[in-house]
This record gives sequence, structure tokens and C-alpha cells, in this order.
Amino acid sequence: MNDVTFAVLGTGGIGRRTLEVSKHKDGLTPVAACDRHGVAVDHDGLDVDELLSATEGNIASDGGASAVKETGEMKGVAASTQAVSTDTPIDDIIAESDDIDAVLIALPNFEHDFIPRVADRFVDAGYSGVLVDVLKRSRVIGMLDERTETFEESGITFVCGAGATPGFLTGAAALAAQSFVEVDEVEIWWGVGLKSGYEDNRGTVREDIAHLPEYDINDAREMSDEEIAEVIDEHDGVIEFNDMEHADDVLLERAGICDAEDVTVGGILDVTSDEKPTTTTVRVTGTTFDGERGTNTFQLDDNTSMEANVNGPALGYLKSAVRRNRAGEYGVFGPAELLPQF
Ligand SMILES: NC(=O)c1ccc[n+]([C@@H]2O[C@H](COP(=O)([O-])OP(=O)(O)OC[C@H]3O[C@@H](n4cnc5c(N)ncnc54)[C@H](O)[C@@H]3O)[C@@H](O)[C@H]2O)c1
Repeated sequence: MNDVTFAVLGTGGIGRRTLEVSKHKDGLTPVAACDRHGVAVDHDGLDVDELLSATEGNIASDGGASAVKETGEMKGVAASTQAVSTDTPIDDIIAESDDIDAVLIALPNFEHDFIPRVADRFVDAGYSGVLVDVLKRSRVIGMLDERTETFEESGITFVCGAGATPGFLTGAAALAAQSFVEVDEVEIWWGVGLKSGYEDNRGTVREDIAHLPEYDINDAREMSDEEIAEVIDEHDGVIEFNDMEHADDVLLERAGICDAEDVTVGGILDVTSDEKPTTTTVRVTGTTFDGERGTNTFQLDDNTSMEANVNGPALGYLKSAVRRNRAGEYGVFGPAELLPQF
């Protein structure tokens, strides 16, 4: 495959690591990156090391007012010598998008339709290329599906839910399901230890709180940093999530693997330790063609970080999507559709 140029929308806890991981993937050249306040574009390739060191401890994150780590004169990406301050960061990247093969969207999801609306802006500007997101919520997939025809007409290949879960683990479930002719149940159970990484990932932690039964995304968006800290303290820094609205369910259903209602997602987040509180595991239970019932299990090593498990797969799916886009395949794809079919 020829070289792929790509942009990252949102250089918070995830997006900064996207840039870093891309240095280790063949043929990927980051040419644009933005956060809320700044944009960096260089069609010959961004200097990722400079950009990361300029933004170290200085992320324009959505983790709440005082969690926005903005030091010095310039905020976030704008602190890089390659960047400029802007009030219209996404539009600035869209203006350059004729020369960008793929866009990885690592923006927050405090409004369910935010990412679909960002996609609309690319469509309106006549973009034809790849869009990839790492969103979590099941309901957003439907909003993207509604845009399938528009994406097809525009020449856009959109891969949705391409982070860790959904994303990596959805793909693992799709592979594990191949032993079976009938899948009864998919159980996804994740563990994240986020002590030293907590500052960088406040945005994700805030969004996760919206998955607790007592809260929703409006609460998570409006809560003060102190209120978020109180929730974490109430759980002694270790929060267990059950029956999460994670799009693994609808993504496995749209790939024909099982019904969405047969998929459960839960996990444990520990902000007091870098050790994972539990091993991330995918269990797929089904029946083989010759009548045997079994459970295939996929586990992540406890030493692999959340950032590694989001960004490696997200960039891997991005490369698969570019291949499809160049072959003229457009529309909306979930991670399971980029793997062996059921
Ligand atoms: N699928 C998964 O496995 C998985 C795992 C972790 C995180 N995520 C998702 O990744 C997303 C990013 O998480 P994070 O921890 O990096 O969040 P974050 O708050 O640290 O970063 C968000 C970034 O987006 C930028 N941003 C926000 N609004 C913007 C706008 N209007 N224009 C331009 N830039 C804007 C912010 O400045 C920041 O750089 C979240 O939605 C989270 O749910 C998914």
C-alpha cells in the first residue's frame, strides 16, 4: 500500500498517543492535528516529537475546568512551533483535507451526535477519504448508519467504534466466533489501571462516569471537577461498570455474529494503580457445526495499556479502511466487518 497521510482530531489523552503510535506503523504520515484551541498542519509530515514535547503536561483536555492542563501563554497544540491558535480547528483541517487520506477522530463524546455532525462537515466540504472514530456508545452507530448513502455518494469510508472496546475487542470477538455456527453470548470484561495516566485521561474517566447507573452524559458534562473527584472517592478510586452501553453489541449484530442483546460489556477502572484491576477478557460462547458447545476466550496481557489498546487497533483499522477506500468501497463499516465474515 502506498503511504497514507492522516490527521488527528483531538489531541487529548488518546489523540496524542495516536501520533506517537503512528511512528511505529509502516507508511503512516501524520500531516495534521488539532485540539480545541490550535491546529498544526504540515503536508510533508508533522514533527511528532516536537508536538508531543510541546504539549506535555499541557493538554487542552475536556476533563473539566481545572483539569484542562493549559500552561504558559499557548494552550495545548498551539504550544507547538508547528501550530497556530485558532477558533475553528476542525474547519481548518477540513480546509486541508483534499490532501489527507484519513482522519482519526479522537474527540470527546459529551453529545451523542457530535461525531456524526463532524462527519457531516467533512461531507459538506466535499471530502472523499477515510474517517475513523473511537467512540463508545451504541446509539451513535445508528446515527452514522443513517448517513451511509451520503458517505457512499461522497466516496467516504467510515469505520466506527474502532478503539479498544468497541474496536479491538469487537474484532477479537468476531474472530473467536468463527469456530461456531451459532453464537449464544459474548462477554467483554475490561480492566484499566490509570494512576500515572490519570491526568492525561480525565476526559475518558469523565465519560466513563456517565456509564454508571446514577449518571448520564449531561451529568458528566456538567459536573465540576470536585464532583467527579467525589464520585471517584466514593468508590475508593476503583469503579466497576456493568451493562455498559458499548457499541460492541450493535457492531457484532450488524456483522451477523449474534444479537446485540447477547453481548454484555463491563469492566473495572482503577485510578489508584497502574496495575490492571482485572484482566481484559473476551468470552464468546457458541455451538460448532458438529454440535459441540464451547467458549473461546481472548485475553489481553495485563501489561498492555489502554492507550496501546486503543491506538494500535484504531490505526490498524484506519489502514484497512484506506485500502478499501482506494478500492472504491464506501459507506459505514464496523470493526467486525473488516475481519473474517460470519
Ligand atoms: N473505544 C475506546 O476503547 C476508547 C477508549 C478510550 C477513550 N475513548 C474515547 O476517545 C475520546 C477521546 O478521549 P480523551 O481521553 O483523549 O479525551 P480528552 O478530553 O483528553 O481529549 C479530547 C480532545 O479533543 C479536543 N476537542 C474537544 N472539542 C473539540 C472541538 N470542538 N474542536 C477541536 N478539538 C476539540 C480537546 O481539546 C482534546 O484535545 C473520548 O470520546 C473517549 O470516549 C475510546
